Amino acid sequence: MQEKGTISIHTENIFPIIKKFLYSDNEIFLRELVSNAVDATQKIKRLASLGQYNGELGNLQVEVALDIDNKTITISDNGLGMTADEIKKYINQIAFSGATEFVEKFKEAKDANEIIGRFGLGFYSAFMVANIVEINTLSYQDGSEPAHWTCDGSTSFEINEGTRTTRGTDIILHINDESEEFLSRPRLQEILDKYAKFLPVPIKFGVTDEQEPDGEDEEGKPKYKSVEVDNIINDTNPIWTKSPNELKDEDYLNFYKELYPYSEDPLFWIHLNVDYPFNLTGVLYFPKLKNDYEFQRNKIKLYSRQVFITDEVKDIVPEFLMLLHGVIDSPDIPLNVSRSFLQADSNVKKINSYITKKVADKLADLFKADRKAYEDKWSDIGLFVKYGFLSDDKFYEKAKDFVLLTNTAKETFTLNEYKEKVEPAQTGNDGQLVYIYTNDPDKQDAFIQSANRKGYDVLLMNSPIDNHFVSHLEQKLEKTSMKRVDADVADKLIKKDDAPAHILNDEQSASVKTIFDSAINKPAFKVELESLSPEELPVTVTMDEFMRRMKEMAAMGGGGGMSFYGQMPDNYKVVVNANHKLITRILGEENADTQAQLAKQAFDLALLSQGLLTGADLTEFVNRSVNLI
Ligand SMILES: Nc1ncnc2c1ncn2[C@@H]1O[C@H](COP(=O)(O)OP(=O)(O)OP(=O)(O)O)[C@@H](O)[C@H]1O
Repeated sequence: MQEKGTISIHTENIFPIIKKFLYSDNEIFLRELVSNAVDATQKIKRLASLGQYNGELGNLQVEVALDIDNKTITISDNGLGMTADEIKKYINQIAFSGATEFVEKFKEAKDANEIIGRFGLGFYSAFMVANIVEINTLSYQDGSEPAHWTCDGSTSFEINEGTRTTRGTDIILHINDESEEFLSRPRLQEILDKYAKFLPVPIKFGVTDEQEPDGEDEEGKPKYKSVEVDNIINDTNPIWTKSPNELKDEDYLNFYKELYPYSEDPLFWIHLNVDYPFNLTGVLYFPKLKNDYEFQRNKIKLYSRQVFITDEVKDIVPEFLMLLHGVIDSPDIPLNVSRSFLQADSNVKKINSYITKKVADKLADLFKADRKAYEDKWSDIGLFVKYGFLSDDKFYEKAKDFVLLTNTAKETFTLNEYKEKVEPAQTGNDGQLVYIYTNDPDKQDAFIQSANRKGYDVLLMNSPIDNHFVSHLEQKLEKTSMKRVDADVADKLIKKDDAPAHILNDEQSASVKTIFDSAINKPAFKVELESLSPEELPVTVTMDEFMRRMKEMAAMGGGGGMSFYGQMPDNYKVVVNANHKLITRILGEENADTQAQLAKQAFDLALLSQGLLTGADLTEFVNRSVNLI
């Protein structure tokens, strides 16, 4: 048997093209060839189980061998092998269905994955790193002859009689000069660890030493000898392929450690397992969050039938769960197509909502089963829950029962519980329920204390996501508005009819306003007299809730009309408490200078309590205070 021929594709020199386009991630040649070997092994197993193959299966494993002297890498299997005809059919006619398409489309392809999977070029990725590729194979079929194929990367090949005496295939790569980096054990080990660590058939890569008991020494202590054993680089049965009831917590934790060796234990995990309408297995872990969120993204690894594909799972996993860790394995995700295609794929959409639902159900279970434990984890999971609550309506529907609000006394409530708690005291005479919150309890302490004195509760909304969370709550909750505690003086946060009587007459009020206006003398600060309780501060500086939020949105880059708010100067209201005795004293003061000094002092104290007094104003305040004492 000897035959020469031309690989049937519609362009002369396809390999230079493949090489050029695929160069950047050429390490995937090993993934492709090892996966082919695994497929061939699983096929012979299946044939045997179907009774279509009656020979010995033998020790089914794939071997990767490195020969540095001869500059070869060989991938061997004892799978089903190929006849010469099959080589012609499967190898020579490159992706016979897709060849024309390939030639037309290769220009658009952006990375190797895209080309290889789309056009069934797995085998040909070998030419990214080899200048000559040989196949030595013997088919399982009765009476088959061994076949040998070589190709030098041009479009011509040669088939002749092979030398293999046992069923299976060797793929021998003669590594080219530019790819000598792959003639290194550590490098190959690294690639195998990345792509082949959980393949379902044992992958042998060289040998390793193991200690074996070897009788006892003279003192009766056990002796060990070192023996050479196959270095099997993979775990053929990773936990996601098992059923959850076979597994203990320890198994999940060990697997987590295996994936992320230096991480703290995860908070909990979700075992995914579905086979209709799409096939998906996996384990997702909720990590303990560190502050560096960016660093923790892209921690979910995507597999297809236990072959590692990528750790970019955007689109498959909902955005708000991108901080989760773990593994997803699905043969139903189109792995090698462009991003826009992935977003439109109906399986991907279904998988996305399945994951959302599973996560929501798991959180609901945890909440119901052990509220205390759930609350303890809230500082870590709160971010996920709030993010999902904001970004995904389906998740919101479930999460509204287990999203927690925390107040300044560190008590936690569900949305319903909180409503019940504050409804009596915090409903205005307009029927609006007002939730009061702080985003900085230290800075806003004076306001919080005033609100508490009025019997109002103050929510803690001081995590980075809370800004959005607050506006979302307001949209979702009926007849409820959210006000930051410093949006107004406590007496005015909620519309009530219980304003204390005003003790100043019109003329006195006008002169108080004039004194403060000229003492402050800043256009951004508008003085208003209010009749507050005498225990409230004489002067309070507030910024309107609406205005503040608009400015915050503009600062975060909200487009359109937002930039208008961004350009507005900061506008503060200076509330002078007409009922405070200091104001009476200022009015009674004869010396205009002292009046101005006292007014300025009271105003500065208000600024100071909110951290708004800085620079020259602060220095002036300190100097004035020294003079006053
Ligand atoms: N080690 C092997 N043993 C038996 N048959 C093989 C082996 N390697 C390749 N083949 C045959 O050659 C065909 C082409 O392989 P190739 O890797 O190019 O594409 P594929 O595996 O079908 O698709 P993919 O692009 O997803 O890898 C395979 O479908 C298989 O029939």
